[in-house]
Amino acid sequence: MMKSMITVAEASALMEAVPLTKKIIQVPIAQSTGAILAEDLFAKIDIPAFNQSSVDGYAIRYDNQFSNNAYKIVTKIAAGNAAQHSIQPGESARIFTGAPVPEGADTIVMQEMTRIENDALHINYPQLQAFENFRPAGSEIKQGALALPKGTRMSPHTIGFLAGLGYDQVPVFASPTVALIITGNELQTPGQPLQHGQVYESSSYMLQAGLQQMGISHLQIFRAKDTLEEVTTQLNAALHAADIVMLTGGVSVGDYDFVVQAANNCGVTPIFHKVKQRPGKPLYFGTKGEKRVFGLPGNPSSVLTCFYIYVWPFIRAAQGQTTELKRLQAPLVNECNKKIQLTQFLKGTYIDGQVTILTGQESYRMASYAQSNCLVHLPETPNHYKTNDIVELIILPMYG
Ligand SMILES: Nc1nc2c(c(=O)[nH]1)N[C@H]1C(S)=C(S)[C@@H](COP(=O)(O)OP(=O)(O)OC[C@H]3O[C@@H](n4cnc5c(N)ncnc54)[C@H](O)[C@@H]3O)O[C@H]1N2
Ligand code: MOO
Repeated sequence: MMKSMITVAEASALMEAVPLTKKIIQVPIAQSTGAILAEDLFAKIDIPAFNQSSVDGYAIRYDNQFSNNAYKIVTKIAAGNAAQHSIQPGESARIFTGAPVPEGADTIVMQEMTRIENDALHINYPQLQAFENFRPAGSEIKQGALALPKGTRMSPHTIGFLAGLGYDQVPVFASPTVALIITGNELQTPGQPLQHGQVYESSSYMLQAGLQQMGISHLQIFRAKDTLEEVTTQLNAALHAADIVMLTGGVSVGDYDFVVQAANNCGVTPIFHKVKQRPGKPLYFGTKGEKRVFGLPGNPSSVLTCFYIYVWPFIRAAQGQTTELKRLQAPLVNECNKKIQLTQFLKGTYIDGQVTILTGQESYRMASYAQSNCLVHLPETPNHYKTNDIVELIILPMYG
């Protein structure tokens, strides 16, 4: 049965109880940044794959050092040289950085420490140690060893490591597909002239940007006027198109709010409608088979806060991450008299270890959101918060 006026914790738990099934896909390694490895990955080869010189110089056998201070130079080996070379005692090979060390050699002397006389190599470096400038095969990682465990977040450095092991693709948890339905008769596209009574449609841009921060750049956007027929038609189409459908607006109790009814028409099972919170009290959540439907209350601040608090962790879980946005405790700079019996998420700024609650908290206001870097999370119970009282903050993704 659909629940109503539940707590934030209950709403989060009801969503967590119906996670999306995690899917594993192979992606080209260069496009894997931010994704989570879905399997343990093992070294396909030794790194280095051969004994390698780390400098430009001469390869010798250390045992022979100075016993014969005029080494015959028998060959020249550049990086990428495929031929197998070897040297005998008393011989040396001209060698370059990254090149394979010849059989019989174990030490490379930098060319700055040498001189050539009568075509022979002389070493001016009594401190030379055995194995100097010599990178043994497999010294970084041996073939078959664990390179990176399942759960690793892909980044430029993990990509560099795995590409060096020969991986061109990696198995990662797929991001869910997402569709948006923007509802509202009053909405006008930014860039177009605004008639009396119209507002610029901002939520689709905001949500696209938020999803992009989660690595989701492709989403389908549907638009619906405030009629039951249109919202139902668009919701049916969106449910076919994506794993997650987010609707904005039309989720409250007015004569033109059709989201809950349209969801029923489309066979969506309602899980809850209305949460004891501000902003975002009319939040709706439902399921249809493997699909999940979020009805985000239309005021732009409510849309964005519900996205961060509910949709963000839900998508992160499907992507193989359990991370909510980062939370921490900090002292308040300003007082706050919280009178309402609702959880509040207030736009704030967290600077130098202290948090300020910004003015302009109503859910139609975006100017304060535009200045904020965190949300201050005040629990349901009314309270008079004084300066220096410790409160919980939720750091917004750009700043986390
Ligand atoms: N009688 C009651 N009225 C309202 C209640 C209530 O409990 N009882 N709750 C209020 C709360 S809280 C919210 S939040 C809103 C949510 O209403 P809806 O989800 O039905 O949203 P709309 O009415 O469609 O829009 C609200 C507001 O936001 C503007 N909007 C909508 N979409 C966009 C968009 N894409 N870009 C920019 N602005 C948008 C819209 O023009 C409205 O001004 O209900 C309260 N009412
Ligand atoms: O959820 Mo409403 O956001 O408080 O205006």
